[in-house]
Amino acid sequence: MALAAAGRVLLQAGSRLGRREVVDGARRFANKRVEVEADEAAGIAVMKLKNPPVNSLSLEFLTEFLISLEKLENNKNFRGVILTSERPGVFSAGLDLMEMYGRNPAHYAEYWRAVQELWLRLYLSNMILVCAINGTSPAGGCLMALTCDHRIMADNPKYTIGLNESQLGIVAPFWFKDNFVNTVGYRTAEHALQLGLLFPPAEALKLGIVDEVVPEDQVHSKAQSVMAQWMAIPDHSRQLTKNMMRKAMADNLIKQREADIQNFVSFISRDSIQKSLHTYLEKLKQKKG
Ligand SMILES: CCCCCCCCC/C=C/C(=O)SCCNC(=O)CCNC(=O)[C@H](O)C(C)(C)COP(=O)(O)OP(=O)(O)OC[C@H]1O[C@@H](n2cnc3c(N)ncnc32)[C@H](O)[C@@H]1OP(=O)(O)O
Repeated sequence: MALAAAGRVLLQAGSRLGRREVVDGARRFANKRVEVEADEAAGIAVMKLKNPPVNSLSLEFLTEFLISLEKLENNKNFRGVILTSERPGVFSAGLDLMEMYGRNPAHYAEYWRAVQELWLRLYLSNMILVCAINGTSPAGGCLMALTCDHRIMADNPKYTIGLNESQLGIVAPFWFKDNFVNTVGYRTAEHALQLGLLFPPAEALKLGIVDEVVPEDQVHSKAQSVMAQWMAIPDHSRQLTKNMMRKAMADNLIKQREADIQNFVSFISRDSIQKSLHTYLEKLKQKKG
């Protein structure tokens, strides 16, 4: 119920933004920030994140992404989605720092609801989600990957993945943490979360953050072959199993969704947190110069 209502809000937001999807034959639709290659006969869609320069998860991006995902969810012919970046090198830089810096409480609340919605929709998706991580993927980018059923990362030591929030002076919320703990185990998560560690592919594989590391030029073919393997399992048994594994954790957020939003708003509005974000943004700028 809560999900459906929030979905309607996002759809309304999408039409307010006036986005018109361009339909190119039956196989391709795109809005500004998400490109979908949809092969209805095969039942598989590739969703490419396309929010330059670094695929940050801005409010506009989240809105567009959720609308695209909902389109696929509503078409029973689609059974699997491959998530990847349209720009190899960066899968996603995570939550958009500019949505959390220098804005007002109403904006923070709207943004956080959309971030929750992204996680809930992906985590509870009935479709098979395979993540083709073809670039760096910190924090919210890592979270997106963690919602997927299978993760494949490009074998490039320049790319890293992990939940680095503590390095920014912020804290990974409990549902980021739960998703991470369920993936890598308590001790690894406790250690990595406190230090805000980002891992190159080989280490991420060792810890179980990703399931496979393959040469960069094979990420997409590997994702397709993994998808074929998952598609061979009957949907009903796979979906019931997925739901059994995931429902309790998602329900935990759903039942305290409003409180989680209030927590986020008061946390992010603190002067000390805004200062930390300012310092981090300056550091990102200086890295360039
Ligand atoms: C109680 C608990 C309650 C809850 C408490 C709160 C919970 C919050 C949880 C937060 C989760 C997150 O995801 S927080 C986000 C964490 N993300 C990160 O730390 C990633 C930071 N970015 C990077 O490390 C790098 O940009 C990287 C992704 C590797 C790409 O490097 P490149 O050299 O290719 O590109 P750059 O030159 O660095 O970046 C290009 C431009 O994009 C900007 N940019 C980079 N990352 C950005 C980002 N995430 N959001 C916005 N803008 C970003 C840069 O500032 C540059 O802007 P210009 O200079 O203007 O061009």
